[in-house]
Amino acid sequence: MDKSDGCCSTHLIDGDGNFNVAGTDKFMKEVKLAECGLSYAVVAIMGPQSSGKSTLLNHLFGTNFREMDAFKGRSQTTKGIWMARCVGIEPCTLVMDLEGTDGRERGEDDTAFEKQSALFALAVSDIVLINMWCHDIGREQAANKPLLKTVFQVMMRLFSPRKTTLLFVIRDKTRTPLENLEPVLREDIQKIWDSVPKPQAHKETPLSDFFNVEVVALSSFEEKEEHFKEQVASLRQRFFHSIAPGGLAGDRRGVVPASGFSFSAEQIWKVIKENKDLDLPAHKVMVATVRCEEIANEKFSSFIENEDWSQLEETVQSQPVPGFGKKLTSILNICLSEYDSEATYFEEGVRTSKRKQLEDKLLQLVQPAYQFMLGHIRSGTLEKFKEAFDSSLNEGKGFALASRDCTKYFMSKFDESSADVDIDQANWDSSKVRDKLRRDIDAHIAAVEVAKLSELTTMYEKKLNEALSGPVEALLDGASDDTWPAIRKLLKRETETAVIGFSSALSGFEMDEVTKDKMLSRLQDHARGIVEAKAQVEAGRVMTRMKDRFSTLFSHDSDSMPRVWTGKEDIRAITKTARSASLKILSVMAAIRLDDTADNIEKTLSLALVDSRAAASTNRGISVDPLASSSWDEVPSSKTLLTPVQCKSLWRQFNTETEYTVSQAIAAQEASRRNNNWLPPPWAIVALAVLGFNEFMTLLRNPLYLGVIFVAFLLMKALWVQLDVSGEFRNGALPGILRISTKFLPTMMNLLRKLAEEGQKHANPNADPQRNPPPPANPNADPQRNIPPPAIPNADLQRNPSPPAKSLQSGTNNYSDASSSASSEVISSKKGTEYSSSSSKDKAQ
Ligand SMILES: Nc1nc2c(ncn2[C@@H]2O[C@H](COP(=O)(O)OP(=O)(O)OP(=O)(O)O)[C@@H](O)[C@H]2O)c(=O)[nH]1
Repeated sequence: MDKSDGCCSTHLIDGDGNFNVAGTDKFMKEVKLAECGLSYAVVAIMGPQSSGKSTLLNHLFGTNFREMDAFKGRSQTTKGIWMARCVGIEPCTLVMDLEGTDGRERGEDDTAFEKQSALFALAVSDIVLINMWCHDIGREQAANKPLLKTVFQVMMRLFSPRKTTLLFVIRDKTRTPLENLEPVLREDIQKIWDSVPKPQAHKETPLSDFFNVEVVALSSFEEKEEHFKEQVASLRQRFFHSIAPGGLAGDRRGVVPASGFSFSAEQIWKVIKENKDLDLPAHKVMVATVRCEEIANEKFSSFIENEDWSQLEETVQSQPVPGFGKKLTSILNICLSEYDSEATYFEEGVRTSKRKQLEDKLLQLVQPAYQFMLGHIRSGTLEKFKEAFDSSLNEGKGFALASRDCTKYFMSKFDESSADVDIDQANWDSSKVRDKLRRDIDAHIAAVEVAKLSELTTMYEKKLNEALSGPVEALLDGASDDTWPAIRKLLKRETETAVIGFSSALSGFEMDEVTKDKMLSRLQDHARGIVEAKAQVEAGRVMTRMKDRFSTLFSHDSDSMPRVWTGKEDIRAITKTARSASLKILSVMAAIRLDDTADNIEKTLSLALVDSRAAASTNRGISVDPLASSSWDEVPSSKTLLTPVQCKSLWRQFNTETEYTVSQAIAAQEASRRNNNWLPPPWAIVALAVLGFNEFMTLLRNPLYLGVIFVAFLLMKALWVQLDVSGEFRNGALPGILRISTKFLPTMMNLLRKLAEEGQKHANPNADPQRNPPPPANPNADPQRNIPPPAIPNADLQRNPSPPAKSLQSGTNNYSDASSSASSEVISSKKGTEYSSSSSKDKAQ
């Protein structure tokens, strides 16, 4: 049943003892109690049924509790507990109208609700009004006695109860002055207190420790309404600022903050209903715990939905946010300060611990953003470091100095930036990210150092390559006694130059001496390696070089003029000289001699290959081949380019391949000799002169014979030249006869045809001598002009033995392929011969 007409009241607990949670929450919102903090008071009224409680409250606090209609008789109007806000009283004061005691409706034995509601009122209220009839004072069977007993008994069930003000309101006061009534009433109260069984801890506890007892008397509302109203108005004044020190309210130790009142009342009622003892301090902690947690959760949720935070979180995932630390600190501060202001009145321990929990949750939530931010700073710093480091190096700063300076500068930059990211609420550790950055920077420096050192090394190696390759090749090409000393000198000079340059370039790296020495020694080794590799390559071409040198020396005289084999030359001596010179190449190429140590390779080779007969004789017929070995004495295998066995084999091949040239020279020389001896012997000339005297005289007497003979000579000479008789017989008599016999007829025919053409031209009388000048005399008819010009050397092997030499030069580059060069030489030589003969034919024509 709704007893209140006013909007600001609620049925807190119904007659069946059910707590109206929804109605209470609604009421709390309507009266805006949550905003009151601790500045509110709760008043409750107890008393017998129909004792005018509602009437008093409505007049005292301006509430609208339903009152019983006086004309309908005394019956229960208030069931359960009602609550309303007092009108016009500051601070906010809530008043509870309790169901009347000793009501007929519940029966005499049903005092459970009475006790429960009394306990509830004592636990929740600051001031409890005990409504009682004046005439009950001093009476043994007074209606309020069981009520007071109940109040005192239940009070014992509260652990550490706060001191409550019991305001006894004496209704329908008589003419007896209050001064006289009050002592009697207090005596009654004391008696009841004394009679109440108490726990051991409170056996001696006086009533005043639990209650402030106040007494007020009011005239009858029904009989002296005006007086009643005046007295009520006066009483109302006592409720203003009731919570101030010295005010009507009792001590405020147990008060729960206004925002927790609803929950606190519900929990207290729940405990009371379960008939458990009510530990108010524990309850207060419990309420604080629940409420602070609610507030914390609420603040956490609102933080997640906070627009500033959402924007910050989203942005930081893709890019750094300037002023991140300050922004986040501010958003967190707002959230935490909201919590503080709402939870401020709750138990401090609980409040603080819940705040800590909220803070931890918030920090956990925002930590990834912090990590993102640190990540941006780390990667940004690393990139800037790389740029600055590169430009420092490009400016020519020493590597070690540049890396030191840049590292120091950018690590301090990181420290600055990470300090900006820090938030006030947390002492997050950025050292791991810092360490990672340091590792990345060190790795970059190491990588650049390796690259730069490799670049430098490559550069100096290339320089050495350029400085050594060509000259070494040239020196080896002119193999002589001075070759290796010259190479050693060159190597020393170029290596020293490179080492000095490399060493000064390395000084910027500030590396330890051992490493530096290692690098320099590697460069020196590289230089030696270049020479050794070059020597290896040149050793592979030793056969070509030997043959070149041989043919150069063999085919040219001391003035480098091509040799003409006239028959006077000592081919044996020339061959020996040329072979000795070639052997020199072999001995120079046989081993790498970069260390100035003497060896006897040349001696061994010369003994074994050139002076082999002399050696054999000195060994008294015992054939000991000094070249039957795979290594040289005093020369390590690593420095051996050509083993003795290889040298021997090469020499054999060389001899074979040059033999042809020598035999060609000998043949040419013999041919030359033969050509020079075409005159008959002197005795034959004398015999011819004696026997042919008559014929000679006949010719002198008849000059016509002389003309015939002259013409016959000319014809013979022309045939001689045309048929190249001397050339054809160069290769022997039989091949010469065969070739001349095949060429004879065509040559004759050609000769006769030309003569016929000449005859025709002379026979034509219309011919204009100016326009058709007589053809020049047939050059073939002039034996002087039919001599093949010496400018075509291939025409005559006597005059030019160079084609075979050329074929040797154009031989293979490797001694292993030398045999093929020999065959090509033969072909080339033959071609040269053919060319010269055809060339001389053309000339003759
Ligand atoms: N004698 C006397 N009667 C009063 C006084 N005040 C109110 N009444 C009458 O008492 C009756 C009950 O009044 P309520 O104010 O409804 O009493 P209550 O104590 O609230 O009643 P329940 O809520 O049912 O316990 C009404 O008829 C009132 O007119 C008073 O001061 N003296």
